[in-house]
Amino acid sequence: MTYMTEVTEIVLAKEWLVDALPYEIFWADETGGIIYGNKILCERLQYSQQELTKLTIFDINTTVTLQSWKTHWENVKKNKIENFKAIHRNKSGKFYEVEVFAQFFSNGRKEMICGIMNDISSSSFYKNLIDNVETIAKVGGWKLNLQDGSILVTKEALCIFNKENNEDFHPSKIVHFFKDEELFRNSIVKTIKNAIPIDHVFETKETPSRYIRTIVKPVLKGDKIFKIVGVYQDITEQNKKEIRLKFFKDIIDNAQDLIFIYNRDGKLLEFSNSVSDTLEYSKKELQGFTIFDLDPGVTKDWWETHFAQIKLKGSIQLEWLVKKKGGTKFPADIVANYIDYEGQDINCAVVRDITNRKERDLKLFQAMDEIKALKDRLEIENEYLQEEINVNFNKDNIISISESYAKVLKQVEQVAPTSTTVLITGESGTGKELLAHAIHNNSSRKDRALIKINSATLPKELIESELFGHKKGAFTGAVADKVGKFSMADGGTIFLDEIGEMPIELQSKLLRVIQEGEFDELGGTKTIKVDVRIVAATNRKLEDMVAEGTFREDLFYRLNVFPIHSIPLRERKEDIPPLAQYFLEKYATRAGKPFKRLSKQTIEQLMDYDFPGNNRELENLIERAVIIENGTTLFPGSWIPTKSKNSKSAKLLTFEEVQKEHIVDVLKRTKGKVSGINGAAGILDMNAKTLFAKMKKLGIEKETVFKS
Ligand SMILES: Nc1ncnc2c1ncn2[C@@H]1O[C@H](COP(=O)(O)OP(=O)(O)OP(=O)(O)O)[C@@H](O)[C@H]1O
Repeated sequence: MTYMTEVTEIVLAKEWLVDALPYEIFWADETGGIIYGNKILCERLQYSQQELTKLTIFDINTTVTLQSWKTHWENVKKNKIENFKAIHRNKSGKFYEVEVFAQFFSNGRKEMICGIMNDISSSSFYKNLIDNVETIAKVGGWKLNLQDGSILVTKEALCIFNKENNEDFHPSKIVHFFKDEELFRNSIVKTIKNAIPIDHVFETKETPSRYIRTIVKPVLKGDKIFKIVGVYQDITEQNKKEIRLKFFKDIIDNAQDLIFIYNRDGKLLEFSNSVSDTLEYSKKELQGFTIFDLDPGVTKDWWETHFAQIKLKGSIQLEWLVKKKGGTKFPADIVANYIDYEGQDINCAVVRDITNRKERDLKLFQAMDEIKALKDRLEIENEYLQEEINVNFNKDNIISISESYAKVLKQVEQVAPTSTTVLITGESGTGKELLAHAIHNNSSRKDRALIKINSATLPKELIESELFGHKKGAFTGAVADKVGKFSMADGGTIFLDEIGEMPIELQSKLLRVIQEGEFDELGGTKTIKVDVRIVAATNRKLEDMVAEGTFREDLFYRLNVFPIHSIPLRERKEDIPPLAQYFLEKYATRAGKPFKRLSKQTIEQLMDYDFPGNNRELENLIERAVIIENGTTLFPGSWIPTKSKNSKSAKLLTFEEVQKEHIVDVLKRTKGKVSGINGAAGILDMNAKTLFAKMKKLGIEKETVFKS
């Protein structure tokens, strides 16, 4: 090989070497002109070698000025080598980052700078990317070499703990950041000694504290741990969210209500603990369940409509019978809420067991019915007592000075404190009811009601229901429950006025109450027990009725345990003046008139009268007189009855006696004239002959008539 060939070979070999190196290489002179660029540089800059040698450094690095190049030249010349980063621009105008090693060359004739460039844009891109990702994720990495104790730490890792030096990042120093130092220390020791990795969230000591997820792994060579790598991640935000989520999940789980989360297809996505507890399914069974598995009563169509409704309205409420695994059902209130969760239709159903409420409602309704029945009863009693109050009875209102009547009052006094049944007999108006009140008022029952029932004034068919009460619908017209008088009188006294008028069919029932103290309500199902004292009254002769078969004998004896006979007024005429005075004062006060006394004539005339209507008749007379008359003394007037007119009516007359009396009356008016004009026969609308015959038959003699 010749010298020249050898030289050429060396040059070629050098060129080949320059091109073969994985770096961009160029030579530039003092003016910045590019003398040579290798193949990689040409490719990177997208110029041919020819084009490149026509360019200057200013074309490929636009930040370089004449002045800066000059300074740079001097520096490289002085230092022989310089290392820096620069930005190059290729033919298409795209920039990229390079790391440049600039070296000064001189062969005595020519001075040059050789630049060797390493394209670092891609490596710095990944580094940047990692840095950014670390910052975004708040994750920092570190590596501890167990051999020499050196530690490598990423920027973000330093940031998380607010440190600047890697040395401060050693686990032995970082440990002081955490609340649970001991756990951290122990965990690290276990990783180093036993290769046990850590993945734990540690809370920092700061206020407010942060949560740092700490992952540490051993790096092994064979079975030797030579370094540990770790990651710290600030998960305070997530943790807060998780804690909040857990908090809500805990609330849901511990809710008494059953909470179901369904998707549109009816799939059960989530459920509270109460669902499995109440419905008696295991949690495992419920996974993958649909609404249709849970409740076969729900059809696809129903579910679709239901879902459409909640979507429209936001939420709807419904009552439902919820089925348990075993098949039993319970009533529930359901509030189904629509939720749009990340574009998915969700039905969040809150189900509340209302069994207790339903039972309570039922009890409440029953209680309300009872209260209503009691209220009705009280109203009836009240109404009744109000009427009674208006009557204003009092034993002191019994006016009498007669000795015979004193015996009657004595009997009242004797029997009153007992619970003995009393039968008061006597003509109408003699004061039987007054005596009944006196008996009640002088008994231990006086604080309870005295209930009166008059069989004579009630239609026969109503007496039973009045006495014993009835249930709604017991008979036509029984539109509501009615409390009977016996129930009202419980603990008190019942006054059975006109007992002789009691229908025979009812007498046995009455006997039962008297004997057993119990009776059956009409249409009712239960027997009612009462404690009632019975006072009966009658103006009829019950013995005769027993004989006739219209009054039960056993009832008669039951009632007649303690008979009291109320004496007619005509048999105790001495009572007329005090009674008349009493009534005068009573009605004068009521009418606002100044009557103080009765005149002597008035008293005489009243005493002369028989009072077939007894005390009541006297009372009515005086009441009328007070209305008609004026003054302070009541004189006789048109109101006063005459003996002739009324005296005979004291006793009941036979038909013949009435006829006789009437004929005599008429004859008196015609002054004994029987026939002809203004004669008695004409007035009586009879034939004169017939009248004469009648008079004869009745024993009416004209002389007798005129004598009286
Ligand atoms: N001794 C008396 N003192 C005052 N008032 C009397 C007396 N007796 C009766 N009266 C009055 O006479 C009226 C009739 O009395 P009461 O109603 O008690 O009679 P009775 O015998 O029960 O009548 P009946 O059989 O028609 O029911 C009542 O207004 C009552 O106040």
